[in-house]
Amino acid sequence: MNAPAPNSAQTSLLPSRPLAFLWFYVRKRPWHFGGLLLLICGAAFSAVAVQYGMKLLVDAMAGERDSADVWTPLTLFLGLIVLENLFWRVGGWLGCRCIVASCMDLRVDLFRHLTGHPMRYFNEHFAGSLGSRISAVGKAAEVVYASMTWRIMPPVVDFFGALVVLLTVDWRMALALVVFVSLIASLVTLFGVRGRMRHQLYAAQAARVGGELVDAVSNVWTIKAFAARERESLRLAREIGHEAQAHRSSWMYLERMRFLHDMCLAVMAGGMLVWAILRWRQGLATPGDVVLVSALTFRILHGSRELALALVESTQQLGAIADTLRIINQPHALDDASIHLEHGAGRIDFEDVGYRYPDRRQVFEHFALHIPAGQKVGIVGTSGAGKSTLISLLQRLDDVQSGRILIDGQDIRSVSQDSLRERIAVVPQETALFNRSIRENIRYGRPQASDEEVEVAARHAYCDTFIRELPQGYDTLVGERGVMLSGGQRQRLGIARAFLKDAPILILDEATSALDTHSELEIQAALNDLVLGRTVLAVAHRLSTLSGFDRIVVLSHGRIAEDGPPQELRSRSGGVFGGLWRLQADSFGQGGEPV
Ligand SMILES: Nc1ncnc2c1ncn2[C@@H]1O[C@H](COP(=O)(O)OP(=O)(O)OP(=O)(O)O)[C@@H](O)[C@H]1O
Repeated sequence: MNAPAPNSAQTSLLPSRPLAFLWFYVRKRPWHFGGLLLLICGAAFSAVAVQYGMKLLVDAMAGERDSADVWTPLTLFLGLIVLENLFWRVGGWLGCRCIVASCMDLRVDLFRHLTGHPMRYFNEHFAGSLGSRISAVGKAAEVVYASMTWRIMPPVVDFFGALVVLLTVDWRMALALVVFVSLIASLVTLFGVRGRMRHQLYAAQAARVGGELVDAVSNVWTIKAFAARERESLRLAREIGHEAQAHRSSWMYLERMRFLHDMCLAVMAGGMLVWAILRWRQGLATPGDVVLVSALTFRILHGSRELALALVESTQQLGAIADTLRIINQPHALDDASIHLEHGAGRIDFEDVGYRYPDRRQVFEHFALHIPAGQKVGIVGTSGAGKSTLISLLQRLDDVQSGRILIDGQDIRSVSQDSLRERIAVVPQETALFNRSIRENIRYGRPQASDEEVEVAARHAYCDTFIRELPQGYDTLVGERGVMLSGGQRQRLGIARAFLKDAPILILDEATSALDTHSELEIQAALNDLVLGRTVLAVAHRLSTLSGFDRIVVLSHGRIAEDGPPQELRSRSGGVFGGLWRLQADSFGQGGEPV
């Protein structure tokens, strides 16, 4: 009964090439970026005109001392300086607004895209470093936008402005400038393209070191427990050593380019100055022309160095952006439909399901399980039987490769992932908490819930008392991943979240394991309330927690070995569940009930 699965990979919405990616955000603010372009062009043209103003002033001063009008060129000169600065400042204000906003947007978009990947993506990648990669893209994008605006655009506009001005002095000088700048531009481009791999390698290695650091710091307990500080430092030193090598290679490449450019600048600017002076000696140029030619040539050739450096730096940053886009901006492996899961009572059907993890053996093959709405099912089985996989497939953390999973008759692949997960509450073995207040953590179950509803849920989950004893009560911060609370307290907050979410389907994934008896009793009482009126799938190793359930499903190697009410399975002679039950009861010395 295999329905055609909408399993094709979803195409990425963000452009995958770095320049196209940055352009995407420019197009989101066309007026801002358009205005910025105009202001920068205005400023650069004014800067060239300032040089022309200087020529007029020098020529006026070179004339007859008594009759020369120096005030008009001086006013023009000063006026142009004021205008240029005005353009730069307004450009700075506008650039600040649109560049910062674009870097904010692109990080949020990358985060949104990242969180749309299935869980297996996070297992396969250095999950800890993905967040810092997004921050790094924000910084790199800012460098590229700012370089384009203040270091690449102005010299280009300067060049065309200078060309026009030089044409008024001597067309051959203008031609010489074109030849010089083309030569330098070709050299820079050649260098830029050839150096790209070095910059990309450096970016990848820097991200790798970031990932290693995150991994090591988050495992600091293990490092201490195994007296491994020295080992870990050596390992990090090795990784940082590779990064330093890549960094040096990228940096030295830049230095070589700087040197080459300096040589070109000295020869070309010097040559132009000598040429202008020779023309002045022949009476073909005024002193003002000499000042103009030398000032413009130095400005353009010097600007071309800034341009060259900015281009190389931008190439480096584009390399870093490309590296992150390659990892994060992959198409989502799971389709997301726009249709919402219709509200129903919570019936679950696994139909002929086949599933395997990549490069691993088959976990489920032709697996079928039908759970009527409101039924409470305990899932039992040895380690590796497929219990966790079964519940992650129900939440669609990954897609089945054959067959289908239905909730209230709807294939979970045909509805939006959010609408599916809104209908399922999960209490996992270890409740993950954000380093936010207790109130916010509970409210995660239903963001629109009022403070009162949060507190009612907390009372149902037996956590209101301990919360009120904390220094800031419901406003107490819980520390990273909730480290400032005990395991049992975290678990009760997880249950409070599930109460608040009030979903028709409840998954309990070993929710009472790893707890002391007192905590377990309280949590069991909370769970007994929570399961009322819901369809429940509970994975449990402590079988006593399932004694009040309607049905037990025993999994073995991805197949159902036993299926029936707990009492019936307990009394079945030679049965797996009965055997496990007796084993647990004996190991706790109670004879009858395992605890
Ligand atoms: N992320 C993964 N990548 C590859 N294989 C996996 C992954 N998670 C689980 N497996 C494999 O799938 C099989 C079923 O694992 P699963 O975690 O579902 O078993 P389980 O019954 O929940 O075990 P346990 O009681 O120990 O948690 C095992 O063979 C396991 O090695």
